[in-house]
Amino acid sequence: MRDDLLTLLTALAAMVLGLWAWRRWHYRSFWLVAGYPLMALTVRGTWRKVALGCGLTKKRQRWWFTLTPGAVASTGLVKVRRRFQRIAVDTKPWMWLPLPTRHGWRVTLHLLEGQIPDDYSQAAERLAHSWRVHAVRVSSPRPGRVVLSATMHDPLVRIDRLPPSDALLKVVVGRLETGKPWEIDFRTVPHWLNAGATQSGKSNLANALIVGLAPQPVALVGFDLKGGVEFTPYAPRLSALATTRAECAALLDDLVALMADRMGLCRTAGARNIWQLPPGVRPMPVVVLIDELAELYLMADKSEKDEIARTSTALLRVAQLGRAFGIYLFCCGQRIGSDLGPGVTALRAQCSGRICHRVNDPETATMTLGDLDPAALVSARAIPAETPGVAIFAGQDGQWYRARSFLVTEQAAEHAARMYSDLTPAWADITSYVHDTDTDTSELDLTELLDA
Ligand SMILES: Nc1ncnc2c1ncn2[C@@H]1O[C@H](COP(=O)(O)OP(=O)(O)OP(=O)(O)O)[C@@H](O)[C@H]1O
Repeated sequence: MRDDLLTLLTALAAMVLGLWAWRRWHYRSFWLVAGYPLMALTVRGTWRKVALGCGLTKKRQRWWFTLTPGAVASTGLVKVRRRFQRIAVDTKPWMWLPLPTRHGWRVTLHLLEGQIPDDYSQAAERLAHSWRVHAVRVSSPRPGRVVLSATMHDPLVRIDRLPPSDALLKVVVGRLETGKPWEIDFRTVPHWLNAGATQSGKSNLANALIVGLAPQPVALVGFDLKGGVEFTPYAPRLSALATTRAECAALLDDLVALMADRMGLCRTAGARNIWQLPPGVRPMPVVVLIDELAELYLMADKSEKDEIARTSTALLRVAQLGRAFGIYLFCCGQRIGSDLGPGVTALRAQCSGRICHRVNDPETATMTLGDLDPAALVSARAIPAETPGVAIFAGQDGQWYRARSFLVTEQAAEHAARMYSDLTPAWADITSYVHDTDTDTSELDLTELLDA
């Protein structure tokens, strides 16, 4: 008898150890074979209770039949007096079978009458706690349906690298929590705001962009309002670098003139943007990286007012018109609040790409993520300091995602800048049309080029 018990205990211990080792060494197969079926049963089995607890049920009149009148029936406490009678019962939304995903599961629900997806977004945290999962995200692929996507653990604690993108002006900078690549594609979303507290991972993201764009036929321009400490090491791959406000103002004037020149070029060729020009004529795209955006707007005394107004207007013009003429902005800053003036608010409206790292104040999160789902703001404020590089990212599709950039050290970015320094176009060459300024000259050059 004792031997049997010992054998049973040993077998149990070996099984637990085996399961632990399986989970530890090959989590994906463990999840699909053992974890997911158990989880699917639990989710289906507990849905009525969970929906009731999270306020997602509706009272509906139903005919109710029971053999034991007086017994407690239905989900609520409904006393049935007769065997067959009409009573109000709590109805749960119809749930399909949960399907496994890379980091958890997802399930489609049919909304009950009067419900909207926002009701589920507001209950997302309660749902996550009820099912003991890391997070539940809500999306609505079509009217009347919501999809709950649950992640068992934070998938961004450790992320694997992905191959770089081959497409022009597109850089894979990290991974989304769905496991998909986090892409910054300037041709789809031309201007970006990248906000975050100190040590949240903003510069790391800028490094990732430098490494991704360095091998591409693109001119890179740096505005480093930290006195040049961030971007000077990347100077070999930068066509121009401004480190003071005065230099920034001059460089912005150049960019506005360049834009006007490209406008003339497109007008002459009957094109709406530089991408409609033939490849031989098309000017090189320019990506402008700005570090510490707030410094451009901070006023120590009234004497700076005019300079700030000039800089702010020029930057806004670049943001408004740059897209068609191949000039793209990537603005980083710790604070992008409305207290910096109306220039920042107007610039923000032009930047449809938003990235919000960990922030200290709710206003920066609100300013950066704007009118996105309130859950995005909650998520941005919940980013822990132990995971630098994690950010809330809003792209072209209007959806928001949690994402984490790949770690790209300053050394890696410096190395890329040196390695591809021969691809750096001289600023004088890029702006050569500007300095000729004569429209006739541009027309002449264009006709010659088109003929060629
Ligand atoms: N994606 C990431 N994965 C791992 N570590 C990261 C990641 N991003 C940043 N870090 C680390 O976090 C630290 C801070 O990063 P970073 O310098 O990019 O922050 P920052 O927001 O630019 O800070 P500051 O405003 O002070 O310059 C660095 O030591 C960096 O190595």
